[in-house]
Amino acid sequence: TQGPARRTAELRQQIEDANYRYYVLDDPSIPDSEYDRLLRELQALEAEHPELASTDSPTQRVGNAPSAKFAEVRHAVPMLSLANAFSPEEIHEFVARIGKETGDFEPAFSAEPKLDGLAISLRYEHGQFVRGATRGDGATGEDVTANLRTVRAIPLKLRGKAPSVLEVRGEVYMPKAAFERYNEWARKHGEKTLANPRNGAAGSLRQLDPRVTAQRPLAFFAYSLGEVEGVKLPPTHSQTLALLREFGLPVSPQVTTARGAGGLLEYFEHIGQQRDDLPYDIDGVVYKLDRYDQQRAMGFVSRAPRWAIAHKYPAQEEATT
Ligand SMILES: Cc1ccc2cc(C(N)=O)cc(O)c2n1
Repeated sequence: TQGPARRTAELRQQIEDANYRYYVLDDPSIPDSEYDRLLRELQALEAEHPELASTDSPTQRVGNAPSAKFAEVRHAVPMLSLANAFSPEEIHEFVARIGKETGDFEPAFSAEPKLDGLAISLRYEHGQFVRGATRGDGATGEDVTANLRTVRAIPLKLRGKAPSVLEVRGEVYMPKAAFERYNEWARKHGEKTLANPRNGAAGSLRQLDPRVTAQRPLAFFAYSLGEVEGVKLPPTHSQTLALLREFGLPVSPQVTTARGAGGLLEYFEHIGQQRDDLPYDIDGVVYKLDRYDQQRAMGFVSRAPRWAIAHKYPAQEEATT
């Protein structure tokens, strides 16, 4: 048999690879039962050999010190809001404005579903997850690091050659099936049920005790960057999303590129048809001009970028649970 140090390193690698396969590649390598067995073996080994435990071990996701309140976090790069569009005409206007200012009348966009969850910012330093915060007012949010550590879709350390600083913005959400299962459990145990998945995600991240958050089935998709140091960014947003996947961050599998107003409206229809079958709630789709040089040419109005827009679906009547 091999020494405990080698065995813990091996178990950590297997567990992190299983998380990457499950959350990023959407292609699980081992069944949950095997995953749980590996985690239990690692927990036992670390209990026997405390000198081997480390904060980025998969066993260290659930802290046990509830905080009295959340510290404030100032976002070095403001978290942006999105202007909304509700009609095809507004999308034609959006693309026409871009054509006028960039000279590109069939520009390439990155398109993705707009998840109905909670916007958060993750900070990684030399590949280690060091801080997570809510969006707040876009300039200042709440430090919810301990709660975000319990979200298995959020890697505690990045894969491959990590930049010295990488801030990632994304949406924490509660998958529909997990929302139903949670309410089933809550009804059976006389706990309060959640009104909808968005409230489920927001409420779970606002828990002062991370052990409560750890019991909530949350997931995460990355969608943009904050502060970045020590990595050469590719020229387009879609290539940046591919880079985030390589770092081990989940990105929606529905993300694609589309050209011109026609391509955007086709995507809107395509996702609109799938909406009820998606495993998470969405309230629209988001289009972003793909090339960073064209984004810079367009700039911002107040805090909303002029190079992006959220195209919303009509509100769905809430199914009475
Ligand atoms: C810039 C920005 C701001 C909010 C966003 C929100 C979502 C979302 N809720 O999925 C996706 C995005 O790409 C976003 N992008």
